[in-house]
Amino acid sequence: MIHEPMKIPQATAKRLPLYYRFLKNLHSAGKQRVSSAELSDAVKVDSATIRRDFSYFGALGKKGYGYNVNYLLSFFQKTLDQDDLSKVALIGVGNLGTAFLNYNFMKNNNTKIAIAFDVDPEKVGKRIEDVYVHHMDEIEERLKEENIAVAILTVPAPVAQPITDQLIQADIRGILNFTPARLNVPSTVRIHHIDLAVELQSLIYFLKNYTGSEEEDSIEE
Ligand SMILES: NC(=O)c1ccc[n+]([C@@H]2O[C@H](COP(=O)([O-])OP(=O)(O)OC[C@H]3O[C@@H](n4cnc5c(N)ncnc54)[C@H](O)[C@@H]3O)[C@@H](O)[C@H]2O)c1
Repeated sequence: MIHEPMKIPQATAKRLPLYYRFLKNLHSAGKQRVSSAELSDAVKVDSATIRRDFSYFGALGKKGYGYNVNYLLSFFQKTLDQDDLSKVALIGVGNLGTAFLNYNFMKNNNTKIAIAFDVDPEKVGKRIEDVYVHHMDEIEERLKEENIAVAILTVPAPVAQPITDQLIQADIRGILNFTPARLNVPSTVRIHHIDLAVELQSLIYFLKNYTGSEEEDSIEE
């Protein structure tokens, strides 16, 4: 989670986890410094963008030296709240939801699906990868009890809006929406849509219309 007081552009904020993951790998490999060209090559973001991004958080690379890995890492740890485990709820334990439960987010960062919800009696009351599946009737009570503010939505599109309304009642602040539904939420709630069909279409569009190594993908705003 990004701390409120520091205002950095949204496109930069979205790239932070990407930088963070790569820097953690460098740190584990015992590297002390990294150049923007090396970073650029690894995360596939052009080096001018990297330099601009890093300037927002006061990391000014020195010519011929690059960036100090430890400094950047501790900055990212603080900024992304990586010291705290970010607990997330999963709504809809179907094909996609089950895949997310089986995927161990902890490998890359401290985000963890802590609780799941469904309405299917076959799924409610079961545990998948240690995560208990509760009935939707309990959602408001459970989310408040566990102090969970982020939800991943993997339910059929037609029920996405009513479930979103329930999530808002439960004081959710962020939703990662995998359904194709476009959701109405108050301005206090942030939604990130991940629509694989749209991403694929846009990739194909870029392949058809641009040549060479055009920068950017879904990470850029
Ligand atoms: N499967 C994929 O590869 C994929 C890819 C991209 C997007 N999506 C989207 O993700 C969503 C889920 O896809 P899926 O393939 O996992 O579907 P699915 O049918 O396998 O799973 C949906 C789950 O939601 C549960 N559900 C239904 N109504 C509910 C309600 N009111 N409250 C709580 N849970 C409820 C169902 O019981 C089921 O477990 C869909 O909107 C789909 O379009 C899926």
